[in-house]
Amino acid sequence: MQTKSTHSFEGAGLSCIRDDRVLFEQLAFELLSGQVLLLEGKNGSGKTSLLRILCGFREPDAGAIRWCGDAIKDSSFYAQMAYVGHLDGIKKELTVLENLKMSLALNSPGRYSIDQALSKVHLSGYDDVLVQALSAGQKRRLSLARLLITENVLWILDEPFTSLDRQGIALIETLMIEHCANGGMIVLTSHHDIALHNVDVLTINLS
Ligand SMILES: Nc1ncnc2c1ncn2[C@@H]1O[C@H](COP(=O)(O)OP(=O)(O)OP(=O)(O)O)[C@@H](O)[C@H]1O
Repeated sequence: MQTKSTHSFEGAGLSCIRDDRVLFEQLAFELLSGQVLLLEGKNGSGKTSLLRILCGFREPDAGAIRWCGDAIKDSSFYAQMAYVGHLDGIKKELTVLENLKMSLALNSPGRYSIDQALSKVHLSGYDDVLVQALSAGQKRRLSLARLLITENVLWILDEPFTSLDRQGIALIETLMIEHCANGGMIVLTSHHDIALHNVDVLTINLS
């Protein structure tokens, strides 16, 4: 597959210990533009812990993470990474539009306008609705709309399909395929099978 930019995201010798319990050790991967890294494993195996380490939110107990060859803290990693975790990261007391405008104010503009992103995630017409009035699936789709309106290369997604119906899952898969085709890369955890046609999906199983 032809990619439009060349970025690399690497982990080497990664270990994580929680309460004297080794969740994983000597873990390594190399992810390039256009690829997806899927983290699998049973409940409690350490998927979220690994994601938080990959985001730079937590230090690994051993090992190193590099963005385009540099340690993430010495690179453009934070400007080019977008994280969507369990808590959607959206403000319940603001409207849909206010939330997206806030994201845009904090980041460089991305591929889509707010209107285009709302249309993509099937939330057109919800601009003035308070987030607290949205369903769980709609909140999740709004959190993913933020990925579309801001500039980023690497999406790090913790269980992105949670609360989504079949149509919502297919929609997010389409957005992920499009992101990879445009030279993006994605790290995600998922308990669902994912269908990402023509995308190179690497897998780490922590079980
Ligand atoms: N802040 C913390 N302090 C101590 N232990 C923790 C902490 N967060 C997680 N753990 C432990 O680390 C282990 C892995 O947790 P983690 O959330 O990474 O697993 P997971 O694979 O994402 O699980 P799930 O599929 O249930 O979401 C668990 O045993 C958990 O109890």
